[in-house]
Amino acid sequence: MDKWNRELLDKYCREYSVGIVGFAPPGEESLVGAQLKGFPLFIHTNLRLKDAQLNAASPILRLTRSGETAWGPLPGGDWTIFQANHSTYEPLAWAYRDSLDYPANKSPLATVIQDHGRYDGIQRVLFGGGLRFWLHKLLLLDSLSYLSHGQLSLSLNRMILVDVDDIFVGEKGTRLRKDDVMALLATQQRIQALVPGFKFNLGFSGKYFHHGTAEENLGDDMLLENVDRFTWFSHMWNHQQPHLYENVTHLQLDMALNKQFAKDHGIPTGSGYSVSPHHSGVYPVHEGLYEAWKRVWNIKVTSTEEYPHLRPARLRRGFIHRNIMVLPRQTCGLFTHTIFIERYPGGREKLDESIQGGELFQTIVYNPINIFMTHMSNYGNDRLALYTFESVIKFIQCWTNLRLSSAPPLQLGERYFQLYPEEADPVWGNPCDDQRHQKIWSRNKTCDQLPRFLVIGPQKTGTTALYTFLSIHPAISSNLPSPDTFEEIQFFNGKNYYKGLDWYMSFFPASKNESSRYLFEKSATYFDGELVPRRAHALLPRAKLITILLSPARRAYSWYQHTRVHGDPVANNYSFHAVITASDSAPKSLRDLRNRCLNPGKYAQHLERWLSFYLPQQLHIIDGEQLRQNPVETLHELQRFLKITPAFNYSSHLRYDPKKGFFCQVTNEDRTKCLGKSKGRQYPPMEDRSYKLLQRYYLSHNTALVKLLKRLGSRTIPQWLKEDLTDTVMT
Ligand SMILES: Nc1ncnc2c1ncn2[C@@H]1O[C@H](COP(=O)(O)OS(=O)(=O)O)[C@@H](OP(=O)(O)O)[C@H]1O
Repeated sequence: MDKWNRELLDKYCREYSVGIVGFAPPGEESLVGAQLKGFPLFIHTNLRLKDAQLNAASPILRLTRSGETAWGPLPGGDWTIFQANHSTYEPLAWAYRDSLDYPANKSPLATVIQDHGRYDGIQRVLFGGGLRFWLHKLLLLDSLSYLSHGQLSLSLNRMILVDVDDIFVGEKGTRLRKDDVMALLATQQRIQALVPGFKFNLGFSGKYFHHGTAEENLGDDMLLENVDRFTWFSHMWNHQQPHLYENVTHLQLDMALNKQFAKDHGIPTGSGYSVSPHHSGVYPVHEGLYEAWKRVWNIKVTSTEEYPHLRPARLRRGFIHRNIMVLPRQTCGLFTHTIFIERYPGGREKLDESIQGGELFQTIVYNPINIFMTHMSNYGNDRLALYTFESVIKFIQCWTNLRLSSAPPLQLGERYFQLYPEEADPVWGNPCDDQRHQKIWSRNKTCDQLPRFLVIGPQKTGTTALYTFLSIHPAISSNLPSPDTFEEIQFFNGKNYYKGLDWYMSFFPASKNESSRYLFEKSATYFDGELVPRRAHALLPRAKLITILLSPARRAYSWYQHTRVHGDPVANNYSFHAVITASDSAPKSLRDLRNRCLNPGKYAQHLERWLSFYLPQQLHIIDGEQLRQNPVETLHELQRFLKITPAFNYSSHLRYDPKKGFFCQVTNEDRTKCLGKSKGRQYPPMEDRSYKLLQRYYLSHNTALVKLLKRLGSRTIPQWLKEDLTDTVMT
């Protein structure tokens, strides 16, 4: 960093009490006793180190707990260590040289050092290497917390639940015997001493009860003898994946069998929690599963690894659908077939690495609420799950100050959404973008049933005319009509989104000659919907977008007239001028109307939001005046953009109707069929003062639009836009 920038940064840090976290990058050249420019601090680079320890007196330690030695070599051979010559420096972590010629009695070397700021007024924590070493990852969290004066601090509370799926399901030879169940109970008791409230959470499929060897069947019995010492949840009766049931009644019947089994065997049925085999039907959502879960089990909470995707695991999140809380579920590295340590991928060393600071350990460090998935087979044979959880919990207690506890799933769900309320709203992704999702998605559903382009509005720009004209095209189809909103589905904005993907797709039934169909959807309110671009992009990332723009002032006036005809009392009580000039102290209903009238016309602002998700090449802007005066040419341009071949010749299908004053569709009898009277309405012209006022109101937005159009490569600026801007300059 050059001197000027460096001084500016230092000044900023001193004035606002902002700390710095630094990393000494490895270099090819080895430095010995080199001074860090401008600091009484010396570094040695490219060292091999071992046996890390922490400075118990350091004020930075919060989540990290000192007192132990992390025995063994630190990963990599290019560590930097620090030697200080000033009281401002205090080591945070040490290690020893990992070299045969290095005397054993030598003092340790500082691998992480704190600068208290006594030298130049800036607090720092410097790391002698990257974050490959697990302990340094913890120290980074603590450094961030310390240097941000506690503002960037994770809570120290961690909740843990361990689900054991497939109870009763396993093949003969992989199931629990009596001694396995005794080990399960003994380990549970030991874990309870470290994690208050801990109980293994058993997910059962009753159909396979007593399907083991004679010895294993006694294991089944022993689980039931100790029914009260565990918590229980329903898996599927026959372990069938719910998305394979097209008929919800069948699904319900199978669920009811498992419930009856539970009642017959004294298994509690009120946990409100269930897990679906292979997470099928939870996400992507199979509505039948949610419905059956509610009816048979009154399920309120479930968990899955699949939302939004299995990997990366750290990005798994939760959502709420039909009042069922879906929580992220974590994998602990054990799968149904990992039952012997010799067969663990990478061997015992790999499992221990995950426990001792690796993936499993970090999962608990980073997630306040952890629901882990294991299977019955992980508790028989080598009992790898017992070893894994007891070890990781002890390791957590040894190296961290985290407070571990456990609670039933319902409580975990409530806590989760208190912590992350913003996650409650789902974001529906495209099942075909994830192979795992496709495997747990109904075979009757296909992504060909999703629209390839969207006409996004805004309202009153001619969207119905465009929709109608597109529907004449033999290769283009729109959605089925909605009973509430007619040709518009209005999915991505408003409440319909919560009805889910199955609901949306029900408007696009699969057709026989799929390949020739360009499915589209037009909902004019999408244009200015705050959440719409994000949601649309999550589901339809490759879709093309069509928008129609015309003078925002004229659009606002048309919208006002439309609202009046639809009987809006406020629009009928106030003139257009009164609406657009309503001040912020006006009654709320009037302000709301004003905003709904004016906001969609801030075109550049809304388009920028779409363009923060979609590429400019995916967006096609239609000039609303051109659509009105020359729809044939407009539609030809649109077909070129959509790359529809062969192009459909609209000239013999659209004709100007002097009576209507608009282009209309030519019927088989060579007559014209025009849009209804609500499109192309008769109303008095806008008052001049209103137009002038709106020109001024939209000036900055229209100027931004010109810039945006130029940036998008548009060679011509629409005439209405020029007029809106020119007149403003003249007045
Ligand atoms: N061919 C044709 N026929 C009828 N109307 C046409 C046509 N082309 C464009 N227009 C203009 O479309 C305006 C209605 O826009 P929308 O269909 O987008 O309105 S809505 O948002 O769906 O209510 C409508 O607005 P008003 O004139 O204010 O009624 C028309 O100006």
